[in-house]
Amino acid sequence: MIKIQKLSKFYGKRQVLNDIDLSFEKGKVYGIVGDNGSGKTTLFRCIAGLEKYNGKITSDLKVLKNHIGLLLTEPYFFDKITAREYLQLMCNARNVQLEYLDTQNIFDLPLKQYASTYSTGMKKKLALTAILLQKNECFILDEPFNGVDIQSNMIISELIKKLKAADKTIVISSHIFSTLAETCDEIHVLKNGQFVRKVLKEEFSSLEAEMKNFTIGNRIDQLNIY
Ligand SMILES: Nc1ncnc2c1ncn2[C@@H]1O[C@H](COP(=O)(O)OP(=O)(O)OP(=O)(O)O)[C@@H](O)[C@H]1O
Repeated sequence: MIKIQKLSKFYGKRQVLNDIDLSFEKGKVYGIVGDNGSGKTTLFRCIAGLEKYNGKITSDLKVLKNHIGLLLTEPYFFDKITAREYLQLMCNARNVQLEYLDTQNIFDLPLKQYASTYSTGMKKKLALTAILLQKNECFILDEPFNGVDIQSNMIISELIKKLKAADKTIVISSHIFSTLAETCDEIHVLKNGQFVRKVLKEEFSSLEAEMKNFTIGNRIDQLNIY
């Protein structure tokens, strides 16, 4: 379980997260939605221990950041490191043996290629493979479905279900509602650095309809081109 209490984050004088309280339990999948710039990535970086913040993030794990697999929207890789070497490094960092990589390469990535020369989607799949092989307890996936091909999206959806069944804690952000509706137990709406709404599975379809109505309104008609 991860418990966030009164979490605030400033970049300079600008407050990005404002007094957030939220808990993530084992065996559940949480969706985080919010406009661009609402603070999703910042929240994830705070939980993963990559940012300083005010407030408390606690868990039943001894050192939380050692059990979190964070998938960033645009993973970065150093030059001249092959994908195989990267996976090895990531596993070494967690003291995990990497014995069956050739069968565990579920996205069929070219492991001899330098990771920095991978395409955007390949980079995401490599970073995801790494945090899976690390056998983390918590998975924080920032837009995992974005930029990867249809087949990989199917694999990622199934992976999330498997992680849930294995009692892991999973937090996902996405701008694609259908992917969240398929995988999440609950969705939390972040607005201007605060959680303004919690939506349970049975209410997902009404949330989508409401958001569509509210967001689209008569904007398209205002274009007045068709
Ligand atoms: N390193 C930084 N320095 C200053 N401001 C930052 C920094 N990182 C993020 N911000 C600001 O914090 C706010 C929240 O950004 P964040 O990336 O968390 O949003 P997001 O909800 O993940 O957006 P998106 O949906 O576009 O990925 C934005 O206004 C952004 O400009």
